[in-house]
Amino acid sequence: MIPYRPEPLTDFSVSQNRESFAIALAHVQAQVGKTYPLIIGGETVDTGRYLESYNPSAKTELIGRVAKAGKPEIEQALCAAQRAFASWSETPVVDRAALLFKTAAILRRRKHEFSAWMLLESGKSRAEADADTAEAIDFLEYYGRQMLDLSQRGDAALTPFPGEDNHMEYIPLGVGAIIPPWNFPLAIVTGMTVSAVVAGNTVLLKPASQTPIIAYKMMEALMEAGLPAGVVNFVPGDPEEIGDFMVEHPDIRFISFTGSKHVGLRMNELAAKRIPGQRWIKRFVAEMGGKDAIVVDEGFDIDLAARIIVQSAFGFSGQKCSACSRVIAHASLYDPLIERVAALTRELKVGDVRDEAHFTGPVIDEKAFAKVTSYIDIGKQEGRLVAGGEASQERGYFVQPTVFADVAPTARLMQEEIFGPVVAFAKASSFEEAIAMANQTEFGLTGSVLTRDREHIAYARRKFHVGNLYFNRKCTGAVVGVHPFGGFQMSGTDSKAGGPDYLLLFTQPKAISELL
Ligand SMILES: NC(=O)c1ccc[n+]([C@@H]2O[C@H](COP(=O)([O-])OP(=O)(O)OC[C@H]3O[C@@H](n4cnc5c(N)ncnc54)[C@H](O)[C@@H]3O)[C@@H](O)[C@H]2O)c1
Ligand SMILES: N[C@@H](CCC=O)C(=O)O
Repeated sequence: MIPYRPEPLTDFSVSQNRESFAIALAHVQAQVGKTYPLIIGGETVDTGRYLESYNPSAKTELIGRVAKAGKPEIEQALCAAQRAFASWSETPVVDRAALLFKTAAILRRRKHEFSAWMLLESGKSRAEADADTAEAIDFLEYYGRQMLDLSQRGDAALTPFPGEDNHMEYIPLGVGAIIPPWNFPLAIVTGMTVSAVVAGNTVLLKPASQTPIIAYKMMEALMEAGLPAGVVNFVPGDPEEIGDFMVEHPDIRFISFTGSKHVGLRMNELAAKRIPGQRWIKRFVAEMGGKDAIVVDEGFDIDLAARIIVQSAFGFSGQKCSACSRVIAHASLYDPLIERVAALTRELKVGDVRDEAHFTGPVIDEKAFAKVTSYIDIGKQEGRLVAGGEASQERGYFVQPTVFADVAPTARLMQEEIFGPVVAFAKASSFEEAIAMANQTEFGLTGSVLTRDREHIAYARRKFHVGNLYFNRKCTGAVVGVHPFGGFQMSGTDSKAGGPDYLLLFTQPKAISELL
């Protein structure tokens, strides 16, 4: 077994790579508009009711339709998952890990094809989609190896005791619900699904309604790699119709959720309630929103800081839980920094991501467009607009990257997750004040500190309360196995996706002792 190494990203400055991508995009473009079934117990199911998925860059272009699961299909899927659990939970760990390695090989071979689906269905640029596919491959390679390690870890940790043969095994939990967001439509869907599955669980996967086709493509890859029937049951549907039903169901043993604070908190409450017939306390794993800050210290290079901010705030139109939505800058460089960020922001080209010139694509849908533009209106009251501010949904859901200055740390723009290309600036008179302002949020996901002062680095390491703290780099782009990812406070349940403890969340340790 070769050690885990993150998948390299594609260099799109190489013309051959651009050509290969163009071929994949043409291939995918020729397949849009198809209808996809549910997959329950390895069988396809067409319910005759469909979710439609449209291209956010060109809102009338249908990417595909997926069958909608209702409560009867959720019941069927639960039965299929329970049946499959009996054998999958006892399948040797090496075989479970092999399923992940084979799936990784399939994704790697068809990398540009998966990325092209994301470009069309989620509005990711080539580079963002490529990073998403690479991360999906990383999750498969990493969790496969992590499970092999975990299967040895229990015994190795025990203290030998004379006259006894002692073991500790990490056994699976049961049937889980996997509820991912749309913004990493391949990486997060894959990571959340296979982490639970490699640990021996079986699952119901309800993909986000905005990106069900790419989730179906992942299912195809898993099936091609030999996924046994019933181990992953693909049940897209309307969250209002089946969401509570899945979460409250007494046969669900755990819920793995990634999404907004609002939905996560509600789910947490529902999951905590014991339902008649339920024989366990449900495990709830949640990765939620962020209100991530970059702190810029006195004396830091202004141009470099501005580039880091623009990349962190506007990559994928700011639709990352890790995106920078607050900048807290030292008073000594506050004005020139804003000027430089505004200038770089105005250079960004916004439009349909099929055109390589467009760094910034659309926001995901009409609801997101309405939300982001309403925050731009709020920003005009709470701060000074210095770049962007315009938006159009004539063809796709396009919002100009937008910068506000002079926003109070307690303002809505500084407190609420916008999840779009909007960044707000506040001024601090000292480094300590800047860190205090950065912590002035209910979230605690990512944060960056740009400073050359070693004492300030040490101070921020102690005081800046975020799950992912970065120095002198952007606050997005965690790499699986390198930067285990997940936040504190209202950003989730303190779990770390792509980290060495993550699989423990989907297992229960069993201690076994035999008197010799
Ligand atoms: N911390 C992280 O690692 C991380 C990663 C990606 C995204 N996010 C967060 O996700 C959010 C964006 O994603 P989103 O818009 O898809 O979030 P969302 O909360 O609207 O939806 C997330 C998932 O929950 C489902 N859902 C919604 N209501 C439900 C209900 N009542 N019952 C069951 N399921 C329900 C959705 O269909 C989707 O599958 C942002 O807040 C972002 O910060 C966090
Ligand atoms: N892991 C990603 C963010 C995932 C949430 O949207 C990053 O580090 O940028």
